[in-house]
Amino acid sequence: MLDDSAPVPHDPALPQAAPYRWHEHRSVDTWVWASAVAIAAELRRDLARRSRVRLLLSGGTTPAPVYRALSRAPLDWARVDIALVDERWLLPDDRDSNAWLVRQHLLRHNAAPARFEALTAPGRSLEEAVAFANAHARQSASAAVLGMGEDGHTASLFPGLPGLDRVLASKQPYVAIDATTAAGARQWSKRISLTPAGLAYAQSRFLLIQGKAKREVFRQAIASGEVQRWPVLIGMEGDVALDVHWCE
Ligand SMILES: O=C1O[C@H](COP(=O)(O)O)[C@@H](O)[C@H](O)[C@H]1O
Repeated sequence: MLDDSAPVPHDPALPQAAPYRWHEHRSVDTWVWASAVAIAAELRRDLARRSRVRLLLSGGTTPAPVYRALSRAPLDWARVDIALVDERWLLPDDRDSNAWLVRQHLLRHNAAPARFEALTAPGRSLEEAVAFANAHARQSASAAVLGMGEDGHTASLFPGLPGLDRVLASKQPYVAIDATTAAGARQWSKRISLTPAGLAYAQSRFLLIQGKAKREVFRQAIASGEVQRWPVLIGMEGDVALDVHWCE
């Protein structure tokens, strides 16, 4: 895989203090391949020193081409456990579920032997699904791949959610989310989400975003620093820098 992008440490238009690295790519193709190369590098590094490694992935629409590129990475995928950053309350075979996105775009080619932990399953209640997620979550992950909506949400942490302060302060890696009041959650108001406590298990963090609107949202989030208004800021909590890959 080639990485012919020219990452810059920070976008000059953005404040410099936050613990993130801004990688601006000249085309969608370079964004795709550079993001996939960077994630694969984290997995490769950990595979060299551990028997199994863990990867946390977001859903939505944006990361699909990156996951397709990543599926070609020459890694020992049989030793990779893949889990979700968040899930809509949908069964894994629903095309709108985040599990479906991962299965469809990543679990193929070289990555087919990876072990995937869907959060939902037929007959599993929401409480059981959260318990399942938490039972698996307290182990180090090589990388977490985050997305961001134009409302500033990441995972299923939407701005203005009732009880968001409790979720942000939760010691549980995953919680159930009622996003009925969040327009950005669209028809999928019932969800399961990683919390900042869960994200703390990730040794590297990526935020994959595209388009001028999301660039502006990220800029506003950084300028504001208010995590309740801009939950994407959880990506910058703790000691781990957030690698933001952006293209127009
Ligand atoms: O609902 C969700 O949205 C975000 C952002 O998705 P995108 O379609 O704007 O890329 C995603 O990161 C999250 O996993 C998903 O549940």
